[in-house]
Amino acid sequence: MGEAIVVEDLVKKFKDVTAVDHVSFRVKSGEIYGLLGPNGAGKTTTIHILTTLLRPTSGKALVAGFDVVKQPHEVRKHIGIVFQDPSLDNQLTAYDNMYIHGRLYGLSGEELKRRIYELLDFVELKQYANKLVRYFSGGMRRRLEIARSLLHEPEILFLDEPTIGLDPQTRVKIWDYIMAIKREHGTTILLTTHYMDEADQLCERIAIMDHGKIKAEGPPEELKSKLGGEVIYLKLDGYQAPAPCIEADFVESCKPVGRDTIQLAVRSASTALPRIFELANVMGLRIVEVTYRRPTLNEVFINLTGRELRDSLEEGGFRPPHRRW
Ligand SMILES: Nc1ncnc2c1ncn2[C@@H]1O[C@H](COP(=O)(O)OP(=O)(O)OP(=O)(O)O)[C@@H](O)[C@H]1O
Repeated sequence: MGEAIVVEDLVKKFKDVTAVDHVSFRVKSGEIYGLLGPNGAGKTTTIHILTTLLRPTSGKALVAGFDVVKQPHEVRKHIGIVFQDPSLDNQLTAYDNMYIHGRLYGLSGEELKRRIYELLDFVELKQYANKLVRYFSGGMRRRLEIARSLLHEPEILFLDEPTIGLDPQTRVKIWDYIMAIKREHGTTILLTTHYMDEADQLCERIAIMDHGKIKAEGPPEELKSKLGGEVIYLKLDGYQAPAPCIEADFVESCKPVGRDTIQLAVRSASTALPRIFELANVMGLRIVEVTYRRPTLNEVFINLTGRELRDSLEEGGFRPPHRRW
């Protein structure tokens, strides 16, 4: 299987901010690959470099075999993009939004008309073809943008936060379309997301990004299983730095989380807990709360960064003005 995207040691600096910090990854043809991380992790900047909207400070990226800096026109012919911010013309109908995009890509006549209706049908918007986009809900707009991005049958599709701001039902529908695009057309899909469930459900492999760096990469199941069978959280009373860690042969990893909690990865929580209580007792730790569960990608993120992905979302980041091409 060939490689659709090759990223090697990519760096993007904005004055004193390093948005993308020596990032390398490879996406196989026909794969759904996700960049998962909180706001400001560098996901959008990476996608903007790969779609030729931004020039990297250093490093190299090939998309469909073409260099994003030296061959931007070739790259653009082979890709489709759905941006995080809507880029539809509200004053036009769904059909006309598609039509203009198709003309820009050199499609015309009956062929263009057939593709437009086929794709509107695919995203279940055929009956709204002649309605003005300004009356569309957020979910309908996103579906239309996905349909539009597929008009010229791109080999590689870039989706920047494809379900951001959508209700749970619409999100699941968008996931179905994304899986169908891969299944029916063999399209390679690179998406960014800060939703763990999205990365988990959709992506065959993910890269976890934080502060411009890739912290871990692999299939979601593999990343979770590296943590062991279950993770235990112990909330401690009177916790003082340095964080106390419980070390034993049955503890696969032990990390502080936030101000007063430690996270332990174990094979089985029910067999480990009595022994953990004994060890905590010997160490003089007072446990005030215990929770445990099977690892999710949130646990993987905590293990890598010591913070919750959810909390990290609050940190926010500078959002550059919306750009089109
Ligand atoms: N044009 C710019 N000028 C200055 N700083 C920028 C610019 N674009 C991005 N940044 C900074 O680069 C870092 C990465 O931002 P980026 O938008 O790539 O993150 P992200 O993971 O995609 O998050 P989000 O989903 O919120 O866009 C942030 O610190 C951001 O403030």
